[in-house]
Formats: sequence, structure tokens, C-alpha cells
Amino acid sequence: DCGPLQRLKVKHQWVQVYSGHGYEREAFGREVFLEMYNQAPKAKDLFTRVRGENVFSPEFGAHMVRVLGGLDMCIALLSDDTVLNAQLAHLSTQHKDRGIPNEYFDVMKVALMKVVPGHVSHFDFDAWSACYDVIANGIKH
Ligand code: HEM
Repeated sequence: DCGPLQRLKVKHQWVQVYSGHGYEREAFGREVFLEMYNQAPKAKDLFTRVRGENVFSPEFGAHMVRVLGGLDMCIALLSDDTVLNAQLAHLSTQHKDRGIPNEYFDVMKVALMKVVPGHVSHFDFDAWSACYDVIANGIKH
């Protein structure tokens, strides 16, 4: 499960993914979104406002920075349940208002579980799987 040790592990590995330069973060984000589009081509339609059809556009770059920043905050808060839950409730409202189907959070999980291992050493699959679920279940509505 996503216990204290798993939470520490995910935080530690996320730092390896996310602590690079801005361009590395965006490259990581593009990999994740392209992997989501691969699995669920219709997901692209949700991102027309931010030009999701072109993952190299500045508009989509800014979107990825917002999403990854949100994910970064959630992972950092894995060791602070009270604040984590407040953040998840906020994200939940934002996604509910935009009509994002819950299934897409499972698509994102598969994408992250495919892409993150290429950016960390000794990817802890079980810890990521369980702790991603804590985050996604808090955002699903
Ligand atoms: C752990 C998973 C996720 C996190 C942390 C997250 C985080 C965020 C954040 C921080 C924003 C920006 C909110 C704002 O400033 O207005 C956002 C917007 C959005 N998210 Fe997510 N998100 C997640 C998963 C998803 C998934 C799975 C989908 C659908 C495939 C999705 C679809 C959207 C859409 C459509 C927007 C609005 C884009 C726009 O500005 O037009 N998100 N998300």
C-alpha cells in the first residue's frame, strides 16, 4: 500500500524526474501526454483550449507546467495528509467543473507508469502504483 516508506520512496524518485531544467520537465510532460493520447486518442479533445493537438506549442507547454506543478505539489504533500486532502479536493473541483471523466485518471496512471521508469533508477512500481491511486482517488469525482 501507500504507507510512509512508499510515500518517501515516491517523493525521492519524483525528485529525480522533476528536478531537471525546464526543458527536461516539458520533455517528460510531452512523453506522458503522448502516451495518454496513444491509449485514448479522444483525450486530445479535452485540451483544445490549450492546443493539445500540438504538444510543442507554448500554450500546451504552459498547460503541462500547470499539471506537473500540481502533481509535484501532491507528491510533496504525501507526507502531510491534511494539506494533501485540501489540495486534492481543490483539484477534484477543477476537474469536475471541466467534466473530465474519471476513467482518464486510469489512463494517466498507465502513462506515468510507463514513462517515469525511464527517468529514475530502480523504479519502485508498487509504491508508485499505490501512491498514484491515493492522489487520483482524491481527484476523481
Ligand atoms: C494526478 C493527475 C492530475 C493532476 C495533478 C492534474 C492537475 C491539473 C492542474 C493543476 C490543472 C490546471 C488548473 C488551472 O489552473 O486551471 C489541470 C487542468 C486540466 N486538466 Fe488536469 N490533472 C491531472 C489529471 C488529468 C487528467 C487525467 C485529465 C484528462 C485526461 C486532465 C484534464 C485536464 C484539463 C482538460 C484541464 C484544463 C485545461 C485547460 O486549461 O483548458 N487532468 N490539471
